[in-house]
Amino acid sequence: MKKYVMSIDQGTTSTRAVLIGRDGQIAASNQREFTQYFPRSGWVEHNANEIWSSVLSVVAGVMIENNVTPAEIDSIGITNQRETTVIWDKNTGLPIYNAIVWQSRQTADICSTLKEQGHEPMFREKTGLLIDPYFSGTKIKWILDRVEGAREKAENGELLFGTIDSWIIWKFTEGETHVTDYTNASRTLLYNIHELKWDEDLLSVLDVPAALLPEVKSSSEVYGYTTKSHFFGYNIPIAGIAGDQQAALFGQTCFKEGDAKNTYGTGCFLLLNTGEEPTTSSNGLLTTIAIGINGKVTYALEGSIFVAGSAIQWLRDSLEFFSDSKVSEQYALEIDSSDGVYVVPAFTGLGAPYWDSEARGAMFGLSRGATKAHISRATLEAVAYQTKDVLDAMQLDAGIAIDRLRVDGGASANNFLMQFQSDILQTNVERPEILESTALGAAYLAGLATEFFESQEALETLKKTDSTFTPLMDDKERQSLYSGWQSAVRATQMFKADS
Ligand SMILES: Nc1ncnc2c1ncn2[C@@H]1O[C@H](COP(=O)(O)OP(=O)(O)O)[C@@H](O)[C@H]1O
Ligand SMILES: O=P(O)(O)OC[C@H](O)CO
Repeated sequence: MKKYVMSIDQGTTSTRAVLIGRDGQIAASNQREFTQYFPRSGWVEHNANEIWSSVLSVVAGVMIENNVTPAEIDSIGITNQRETTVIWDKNTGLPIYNAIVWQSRQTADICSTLKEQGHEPMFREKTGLLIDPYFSGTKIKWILDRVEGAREKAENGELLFGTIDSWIIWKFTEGETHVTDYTNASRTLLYNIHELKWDEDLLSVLDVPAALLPEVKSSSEVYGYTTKSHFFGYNIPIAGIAGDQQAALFGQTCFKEGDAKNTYGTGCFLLLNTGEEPTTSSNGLLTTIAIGINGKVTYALEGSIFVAGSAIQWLRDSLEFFSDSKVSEQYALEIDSSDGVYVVPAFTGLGAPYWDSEARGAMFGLSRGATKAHISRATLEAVAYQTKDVLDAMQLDAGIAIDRLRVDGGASANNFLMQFQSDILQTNVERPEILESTALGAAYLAGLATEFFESQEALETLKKTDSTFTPLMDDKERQSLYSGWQSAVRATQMFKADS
């Protein structure tokens, strides 16, 4: 009777419900984009209620359009854009402010003050992160400081904080369950990744009352059940949670120390499994929790690139170069090189390894002959260069050579980008048949908890590599192109946003 696990992948630009069968293949999916709000330069917000309606819409859509009944669904795995912060009223169920998105820079001032006060080493040591508007902690403070009456309500235990996983589960269980998992907690700037607990020192510096926080659970267990009103009369177990990048690492079956993957979505996130001991970065990377299952936590090193596929969306929607992101590949292939044009898409600052929240995007090397093709190609190349910046840092930190890179995510469908990536890294790039590793990972996590899937090891046989891209570019050309990129980044960093 139970034929599928349903993955709900709540990403930055869209929400997907994906049905995955016992063979580990995608049986059906449904996707919906939702509104992005840009209230000021560098700010990005979502409407948390719109996110919730998008979840209900894709859940209904995938079942109705494919004649699947709730009785056929074994369990639900939730995976989500990480760090994005929602605070809602426990009694009314209403968010007290828009969801502040991970990319948003509105807490840059709070971060500068914390750094000036000398708090960064403590945050680094306890959380594996650094002080940057990217993470949830300063976003919580910002909302509590600015929304009238919020701090008092928070102190009285009337408000709840959650990353998107917590918000969706709270809604599905109609207020019964307020939880998150290790992977999401490790992105809040409030969670001690060594002692596995919310950290009182960090809460105190950021002025966050503990009453707001969800209970932190493993990534694979039954947390609660959907209520009948939200699931066509059925109580389905919600049995897996992971931040989308960690879910992709799991979905790519990067179970062993030294396994790495890069996901090309809105941003790019390169994660390297570093095993049971956390590795500290000296090169601008983050230490984070890769997964927590059966009482065992695995760590990862992460390089977070804020803008990747969203730069292609910018070409599509703001510059109106094409109406489908796919066409960027045709433009790139129309020419043999970008002729010295570089695009540095620092729209919301630069993430790893630069961590420059004041930088903004720039274009260099334009001549009168520059066309849409040059700008499109240079934008795709920028995604590959940013990945090289991160991979170089990772190899230095981990002291190992990464000799193959597994890729996934929407923009990894772009063959030009994948070939250029392989050329610039001089490394094989392996792309699986299913690019939605995130959805796959969350489904595996839920299905392992309910024994729908047999074992973690058995999952490896369900996964197939579709294409491998091998380096073709000569070394001199590679070095010269990359050194142009490094100059472009240096020049970009000299121009600061007026915050
Ligand atoms: N063929 C393509 N070439 C380049 N970029 C693409 C292509 N297809 C999708 N994208 C980009 O990938 C992103 C969507 O990927 P997805 O994995 O769904 O992202 P997210 O989970 O962050 O919403 C969009 O930013 C889109 O512009
Ligand atoms: O939703 P995505 O795929 O853009 O991923 C966003 C990341 O989780 C942000 O840390």
